[in-house]
Amino acid sequence: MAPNPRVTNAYNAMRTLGISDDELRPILKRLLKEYGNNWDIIEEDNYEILLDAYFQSLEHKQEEEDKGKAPISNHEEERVIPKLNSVNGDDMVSLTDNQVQVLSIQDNEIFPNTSEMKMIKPSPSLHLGPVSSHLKGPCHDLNVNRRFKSISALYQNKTSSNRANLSNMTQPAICHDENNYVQFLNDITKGSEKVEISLIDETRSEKLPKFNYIPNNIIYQNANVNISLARIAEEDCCWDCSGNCLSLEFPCACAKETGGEFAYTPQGLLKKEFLRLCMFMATKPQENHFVYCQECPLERSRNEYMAEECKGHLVRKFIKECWRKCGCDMQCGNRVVQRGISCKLQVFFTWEGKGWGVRTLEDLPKGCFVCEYVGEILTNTELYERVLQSSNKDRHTYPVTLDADWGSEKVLNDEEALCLDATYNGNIARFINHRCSDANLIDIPVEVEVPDRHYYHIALFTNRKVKAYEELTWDYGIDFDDHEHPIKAFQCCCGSNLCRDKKNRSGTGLKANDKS
Ligand SMILES: C[S@@+](CC[C@H](N)C(=O)[O-])C[C@H]1O[C@@H](n2cnc3c(N)ncnc32)[C@H](O)[C@@H]1O
Repeated sequence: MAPNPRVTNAYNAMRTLGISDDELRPILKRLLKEYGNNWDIIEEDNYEILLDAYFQSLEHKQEEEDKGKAPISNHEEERVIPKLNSVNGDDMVSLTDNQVQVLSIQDNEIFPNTSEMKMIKPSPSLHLGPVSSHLKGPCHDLNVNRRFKSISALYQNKTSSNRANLSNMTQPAICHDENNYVQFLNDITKGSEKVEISLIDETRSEKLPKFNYIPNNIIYQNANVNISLARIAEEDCCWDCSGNCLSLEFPCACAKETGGEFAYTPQGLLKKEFLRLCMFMATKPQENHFVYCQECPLERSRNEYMAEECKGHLVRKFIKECWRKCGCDMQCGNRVVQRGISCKLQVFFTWEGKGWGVRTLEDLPKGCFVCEYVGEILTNTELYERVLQSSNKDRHTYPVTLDADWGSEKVLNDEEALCLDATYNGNIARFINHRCSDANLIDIPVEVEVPDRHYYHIALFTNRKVKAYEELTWDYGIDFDDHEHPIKAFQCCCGSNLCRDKKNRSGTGLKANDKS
């Protein structure tokens, strides 16, 4: 008889949290009996009842032992308790290898509310996941149980707004041996964002990424970003508005850029039509969606003396948010990107050879703002020099060229031809991996402080519904056939049927969806 898929799903979900089948079986049996085989109750809130019963059994066992009674030797009462070693990361903004040191646990340590880095080392006898046999951990400390529970809570993300179904989780179960550590950071942003962003490495032993977390773009040196109120004309802002511009009968001046309608819905999502247009322009750019510079700054930065002809720049749809000269308040519905990240995100180490990646810990609707691509603002010449000087050892984040309006200028000075590089200084977006053509995020330029198109923000929005625990990806727009590009393209392992990297195309029988 085929196994009941609901049983399989429950086992899979618990394995991902490191709970073995043997531990789970008696608990699940008991609950099914208690609830008259009502699976809906057991599956509710990501198996909350099941998890609670599991942790209760651990605590019960602890109490029994504390009382000096012999442990009850049935399967339900025996347990697996991970032995934890904490690692102190004093300066979490800069994450470097030499900050990693393994310390012993203090009983009064509180795990989830600190910004520390934790290394979770399973006990030598601990095996997590499907290969697990039934084993007793040597450490029966309740604090340890609580910490383990915290990790599970993080995975499970038990909030009323999150009804993520763990049965949809696709990542492999956690499996460790004696020398294997699960690295865990509570908050890579070190409190600089409204939300905490955790980092977890369920694979073996990746070193922590070396970078400095910055929540907003920062000028590296020569970039000319001219932020001044005087440059914003009165007719380009809504100085006479108040409260929320989205509740006005007629959209204010700030909707001019998007054709007289705001780009956002009252729920803070991108309007379907606007998103559809952006996606269309990104995936099927027609010839008339390109502009060509007379003297292209990008080509000039590559070869100052014999610059090649401009290859063309995509004309993009912009969002213009209300800005500081406007009379509305910060909660105005036309201020989404500038309010910052509000989704629950996590950095994790991917299993497919892409390095670190980002996943959402909650279901995200279509058109939802995820994060901005934040980095150092460099001139293209500075970037070019930086790339030439950098060693190949660094896993370079892919720099973003801010070239929205180059073609409309006669000659753009070097200090106005800008790009963003998040390799050394960046935010969560620096961990988002590339996926050819069918990525779940789209990048949209957003004007926030300045009316010109040399400097603007790059905001990443979902282009479809995204399930909790799905990896977030965006299409960097790499031309894998451009061997002249100053940044050598990586070998793409995006896994998409539409992968444009020729090396991965053979055998699939599918043609890459060429962007040009
Ligand atoms: C913006 S970073 C993304 C974060 C990166 N994975 C890390 O570990 O820091 C871009 C780099 O990630 C890797 N990467 C991103 N997408 C990839 C893909 N589809 N296939 C292979 N490597 C990828 C490449 O090394 C690339 O230079």
